[in-house]
Amino acid sequence: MSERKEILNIQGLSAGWGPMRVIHDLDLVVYAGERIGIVGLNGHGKSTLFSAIAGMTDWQRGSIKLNGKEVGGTRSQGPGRYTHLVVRQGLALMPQGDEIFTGLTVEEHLDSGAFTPAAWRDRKARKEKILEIFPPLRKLMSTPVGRLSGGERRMVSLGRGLMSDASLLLVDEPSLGLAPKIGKGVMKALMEIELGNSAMIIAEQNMALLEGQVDRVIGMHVGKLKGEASTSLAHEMKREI
Ligand SMILES: Nc1ncnc2c1ncn2[C@@H]1O[C@H](COP(=O)(O)OP(=O)(O)OP(=O)(O)O)[C@@H](O)[C@H]1O
Repeated sequence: MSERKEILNIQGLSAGWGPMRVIHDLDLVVYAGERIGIVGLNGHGKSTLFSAIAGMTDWQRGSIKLNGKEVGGTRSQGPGRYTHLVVRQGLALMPQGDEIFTGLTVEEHLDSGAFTPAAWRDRKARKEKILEIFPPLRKLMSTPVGRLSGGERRMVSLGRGLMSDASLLLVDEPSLGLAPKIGKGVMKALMEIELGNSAMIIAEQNMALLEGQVDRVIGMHVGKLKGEASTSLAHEMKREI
């Protein structure tokens, strides 16, 4: 049997903002083809973990290997200084909320995500794939994103992340602020994406949205990963509580 390819390997990661330590000595390994949920309450460090992987925290120490290359190490030289290198190594971060440019149309937005030469050459086919994942965007391609509903904006924001040829997709609370039905629809679309040789980590506060959908659910509590379960086991555990 061939070995599973390691996309992300984090060992002994601590990271934080200013003097505050948010992530505490955290280990995590993610393999190609895996879809992982990180569940934790507000303020327990899910977004900070994503920022640390992207090299955007104020400081960090420990090892973060992305596709076998060290992108972590001790960093105190300023957040974002190495982020372009992490992105080049295969990261796409889809941040919490809608970090979008209200003046651009939906199509311009999607194009902006195809920033590598390979993704740009392939952008037509990539856009078609995204329209299959998020069909409501098809008739909105020429509409400025400032005019879209919250759910549509979220689709644009996630779609832009999917336009790059990233191998690690970090999706931060994709359902946040959306009506429950719309949030569930967005989540369903994320579950249906063919990962191939890439991997996806979804941070969520709402366990119910991940249950039975992802390969593993990991709990996050005060900056540490606590317990790990296949989603069926997580379901059993929840029933017993
Ligand atoms: N950019 C930042 N600058 C300074 N402090 C931050 C920043 N981002 C997060 N924090 C702080 O780090 C701690 C962990 O927050 P974080 O956003 O990582 O948690 P979370 O689990 O993602 O919660 P949420 O669901 O609210 O995003 C909090 O005390 C928060 O105030």
